[in-house]
Formats: sequence, structure tokens, C-alpha cells
Amino acid sequence: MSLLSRFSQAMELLPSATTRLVIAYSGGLDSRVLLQLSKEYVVKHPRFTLQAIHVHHGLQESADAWLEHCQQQAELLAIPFVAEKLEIALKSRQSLEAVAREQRYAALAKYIGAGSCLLTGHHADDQFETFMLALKRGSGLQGLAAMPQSRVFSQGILLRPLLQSTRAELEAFAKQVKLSWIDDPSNLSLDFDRNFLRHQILPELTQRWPQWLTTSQRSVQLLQEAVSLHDELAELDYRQVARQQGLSLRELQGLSLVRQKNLIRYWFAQQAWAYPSHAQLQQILQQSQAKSDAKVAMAFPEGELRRYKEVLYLVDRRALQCSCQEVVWLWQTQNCLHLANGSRLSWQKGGNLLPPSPTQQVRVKFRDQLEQKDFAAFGRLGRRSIKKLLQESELEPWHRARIPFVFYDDTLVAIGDYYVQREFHCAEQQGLSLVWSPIG
Ligand SMILES: Nc1ncnc2c1ncn2[C@@H]1O[C@H](COP(=O)(O)OP(=O)(O)OP(=O)(O)O)[C@@H](O)[C@H]1O
Repeated sequence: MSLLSRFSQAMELLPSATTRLVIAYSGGLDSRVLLQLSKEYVVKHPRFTLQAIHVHHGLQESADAWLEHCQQQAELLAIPFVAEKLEIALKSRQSLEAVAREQRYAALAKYIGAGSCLLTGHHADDQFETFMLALKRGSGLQGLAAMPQSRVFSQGILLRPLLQSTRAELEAFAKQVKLSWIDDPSNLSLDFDRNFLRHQILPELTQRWPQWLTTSQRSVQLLQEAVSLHDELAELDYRQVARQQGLSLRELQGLSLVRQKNLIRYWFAQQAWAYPSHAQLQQILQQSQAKSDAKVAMAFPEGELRRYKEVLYLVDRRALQCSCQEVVWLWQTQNCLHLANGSRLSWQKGGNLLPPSPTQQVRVKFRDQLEQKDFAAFGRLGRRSIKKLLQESELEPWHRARIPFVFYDDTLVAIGDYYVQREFHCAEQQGLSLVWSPIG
């Protein structure tokens, strides 16, 4: 089968609403072939528009020359071209390669709205390397399943139409039609694990077993099917076990151990958190057996795992941020307030909070900023009443220091969307309704 036929077959995976193809064009062999085939395909399928994007990392001396080369190649094919320049700043212990990749995808994501598809030049050799690197790390099924041919990306989709073709096939095609491309010198350095696999391991394997890439690709596809099956099971279990925004411990523990692990991994992915490692997973399962809630708090880059009232929560890093200054709210001009602690307070008509008079100033404070006089509204029990009120609100403890207390001038009128002071009640639906979202 020709490269173009395989490319066209992959394009059939696109939803019918896709009309815009965005080519991630690095200037290397793979994406140069991708550029060519995309152009040939679009000529035959004019419902698609094309655009090429080059991400300029600025990491190598020749980065500017690469950008220029890419622009010329795109012009040659009359494909609209854009360059995205990055300024990569590394924090300690971050890998340059990983940060560059993350920022590259973030830059590309901006171009992928609904109806758009990002095309990348990944091929079968890349797939093999990804699989081997996952094996080296001791990854689970998800890691070994390497790269899917398509996945949701930003508001659209990411497709790898060359994934079934080998690098040798791409090179033969590029030479035959006399394409020009850039060879990145860093691809030769055996210091990188990927290059070691590419230059030392794969040639040995394909010399002994010429079909190696095709057959190992089949195994990867079977692993991908197994991943889908695991996800389907996790989805069913999730429906059973999900409580509030978390997982009910009682329901979780009713599952077999492997299903618990499968569900927890799925749950992390649903919240867009990186998968927990094998050791972290063990720890989560151990901690969820603990007798008291207080013991469970595990830190992850995205936030913390917490336990409250027999439910496990993944608490976003932003929701652990408490500090916040008092704010004066321009009530008449703004119906939504993004607070510095990452939460959001908004109001709409149709609630039971009496609106402020035009001369009243609306202020927002937080629990730690309340003064003695603010508690007066709560009668003799003051501070303790507020504590009790928040406990009764069922609001998770980590949100209680973050909930906004709303004042008209100096008088407390409401606490988030949980409580309206008696004197400021009006007939149902005649007043305002406050809405507080812990993560805005
Ligand atoms: N600088 C870039 N600008 C635009 N697209 C790029 C750039 N670098 C890579 N790509 C896209 O990504 C594809 C894979 O490139 P490469 O194998 O170098 O990526 P990688 O660093 O291994 O990361 P990953 O495999 O996670 O995408 C390329 O074929 C191209 O489509």
C-alpha cells in the first residue's frame, strides 16, 4: 500500500465535522513527508483547509535557519504558515526535553479549535521507541500501549496518519520525490535513550526479523484495545463509586484490588492528573484503609489526595490556596468576581438575598479576616456558630478558609452560597442568588 493510501485510510478516522488540518511541522523528515501528503490529500478532498505550524524552541543555534527553511517549504506548497516562538525557562530538576515538549503541545493546542485536527509526523519507529521506553520504566498497560493513532486534543483531535509507516518508507518516499528536510544533529547523540534504541537496537532487530516493526505494531494495537476495555470497566465502576466530587471508600473497597487500582488510575486521568506511580497507588490503597480521615493527605504535583467523611478527594492545588485580601466588589458593573484564592463568586437574579442599595458598598472577606463585630450577627455563640454553620454546610474542610463572606458596608449578609443572614432574606426568587465555585 502506498504512503498516500495509508495516509488517506487514517484520515477516515476523523469526525465528519473536521474541516481544518493543522500540520505540526518541525522541518525534519517525518513532518516534511506529512506536509507533502497532506497537500496531496487536500487537493483531492477540498473540504479541508490546511495550515502548517512550526514551533521555534530557540534551543539550538540553527533554530532561526530551521524556521526559515520551514517557511520556504510551506510557501513552495502554498500552505499558510505560522511560527510560534517559545522562551523556555527551566525550574530546577526539570528535563529540558520534557519541558520543551510540554510547551510545544501547549503552543500547538491554541490552534486546535472545534472542527480542527492537529497532524503530527509520528511513525512506526517512534511507536517502537515509545513502547521500549515504557518497558524500560516498568510502565503499566497504558504506557506500553504507546501512542494511539488519534485522540482528543484541545477542542479538536490529534491524528498521527504516518503511524503505520516506517521511517525507511518515509525516507524512500522523500528521496523519490526529492523533498528537502533538516537533520537535527541531536538525533545522533547516543546519550539520549531514544537515539540509542533508534540507532543500535532497532537495526539489529529488523536485520534478524525484517517484519519486526509491523508485528510489534500489531501487539501495540492489541494493547490499545486492552486499554479501552480497562477504561470501559473503570467507567462502569466510577458510576458506582463516585460520591460528591470523589470516590466513596465503602464502594471502592467492595471492588477487587485490581479493579480498585484500575479505577483510581482512571479517576486521576479524569481529573487531568498524571497517573500515580505503582508505589503511590499502593500507598493510596493502604491509606484508604486507615481508620481516621485526618491521616490521609498525599501530595501530587497537581494537588493533594484527601479523605473526608469516607470519601476520597483529589483536591486541586488551587483549592489549597487560602490567602486572600479583602475585596471591594463593584456590584453594579461586575456580576462575577475571580478571587485571588482561585475561586469565583458570581451573582444572578432570582434568589433570596436582598440586593444592596445603590449607595452600599459590597465587600468580600475571608474567615481569618473576620472581626469580633462581624460575629455579632450570629448572636451569643458568634465564632462557634460560624464554625458549626460551615460544618453543617457539608463543605469540605479545605474550602472553609476560602469561602467568601459577603458584606454590605460593614454588615455580614451572606456566606458564599450557603447562608443568607435572616434580616437580608427576601421572598424566594425576588432577590439575588450568589454562586460560589471553589475552583473558578
Ligand atoms: N518544533 C516543532 N514544531 C512543530 N511540530 C513539531 C516540532 N517538533 C516536533 N513536532 C511534531 O511532532 C512530531 C514528532 O516529533 P518528535 O519525534 O521529535 O517529537 P518528540 O520530542 O519525540 O515528542 P512526542 O513524540 O511526544 O511528540 C513531528 O513529526 C512533528 O509533527
